[in-house]
Amino acid sequence: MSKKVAIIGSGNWGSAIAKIIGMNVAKNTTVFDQKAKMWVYEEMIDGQKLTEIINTKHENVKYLPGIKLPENIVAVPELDDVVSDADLLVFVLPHQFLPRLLNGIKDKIKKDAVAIHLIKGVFFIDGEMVPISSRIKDVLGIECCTLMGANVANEVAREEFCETTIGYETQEAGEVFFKLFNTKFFEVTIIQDVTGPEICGALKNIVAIGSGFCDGLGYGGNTKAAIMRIGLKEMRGFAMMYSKTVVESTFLESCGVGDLITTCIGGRNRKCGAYFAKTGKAWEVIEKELLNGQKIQGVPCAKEIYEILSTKNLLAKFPLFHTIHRICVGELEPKEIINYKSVNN
Ligand SMILES: NC(=O)C1=CN([C@@H]2O[C@H](COP(=O)(O)OP(=O)(O)OC[C@H]3O[C@@H](n4cnc5c(N)ncnc54)[C@H](O)[C@@H]3O)[C@@H](O)[C@H]2O)C=CC1
Ligand SMILES: O=C(CO)COP(=O)(O)O
Repeated sequence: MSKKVAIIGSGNWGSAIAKIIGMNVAKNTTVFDQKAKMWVYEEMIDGQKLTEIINTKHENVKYLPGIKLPENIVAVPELDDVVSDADLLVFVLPHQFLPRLLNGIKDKIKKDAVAIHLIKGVFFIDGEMVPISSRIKDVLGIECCTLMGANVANEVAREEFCETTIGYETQEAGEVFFKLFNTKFFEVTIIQDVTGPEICGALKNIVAIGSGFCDGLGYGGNTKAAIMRIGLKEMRGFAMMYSKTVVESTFLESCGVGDLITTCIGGRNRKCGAYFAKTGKAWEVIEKELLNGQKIQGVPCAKEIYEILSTKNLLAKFPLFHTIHRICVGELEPKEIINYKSVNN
């Protein structure tokens, strides 16, 4: 029986990954149902429903303009219709919208469904960090893998060569998701580590904000390289501290150093960090002015990580994360990023 795929999210990355899924399910109808539904948080664009535009123009004119989506990707505004018969659930939406959505579908999904999430963030619940996969497993009671990597959506959508990492719990799930996502230009590596990739994917957004500060202040490559290196060290330290299942090699995969590099060179967090350093504008204003409805994930993640570390009295072990958060909330000037070792003492 071919597997039905549900894509839960249709933003910049959601739409780009939908393109890959549409291409792959059409080529592999023995494994997958050749139509994939994509849940769209409905909105009006110039008086027309976004779902209608996507289903007629086959383009997400707001979140991925200029990219044709395969015609077997069907935009659906009703979430229950998307998930109720799905065998594979692909979660790809800004992390702040996930909790409410999960509660809404927990009694609507197939109990033998398997999930994968592409969401770069973490939750801070009852004084503990909760990775996205754990949240999905806890609420839905199903296995959850992750896909994390050096994947700036617009470049992926243009089919520019890149790599990505799928972290799996069971080999079977890893292999199915390899078939769903792997293409010549989107080269998938599967590893048996979910926590490591998803923590890297979340934390690299904090470092990207910091690398944006460097750009906004006109610092050169050496300074930015230092911030990236220290950021990678703190990403590794946090992941290894949080979970014994994280393996060293994870940080050398696309989900680790690869994602950090691409995000600190060409990501949205970097771009917004640079604008913040230059203008000092509020993050909501920056998001509106630069991202046209897309969401900055590094600023809320910096806050969540700060809360986790301060609760556990571990801030001193992660001075760069601490400094970037304090700059984000206006306690420090952006130029203090190079004084991260001393500025919090
Ligand atoms: N854009 C990129 O280049 C990449 C993004 N990611 C990650 O993928 C995840 C999803 O990001 P994107 O698809 O880029 O989203 P996005 O940043 O384009 O956010 C816009 C999306 O949020 C939805 N939205 C707005 N308000 C909502 C609400 N109240 N409830 C539910 N949905 C709402 C919009 O409908 C739209 O689909 C994030 O965690 C991001 O960090 C990962 C790799 C690349
Ligand atoms: O995760 C990404 C690249 O892998 C995209 O990062 P931004 O959200 O900073 O654009």
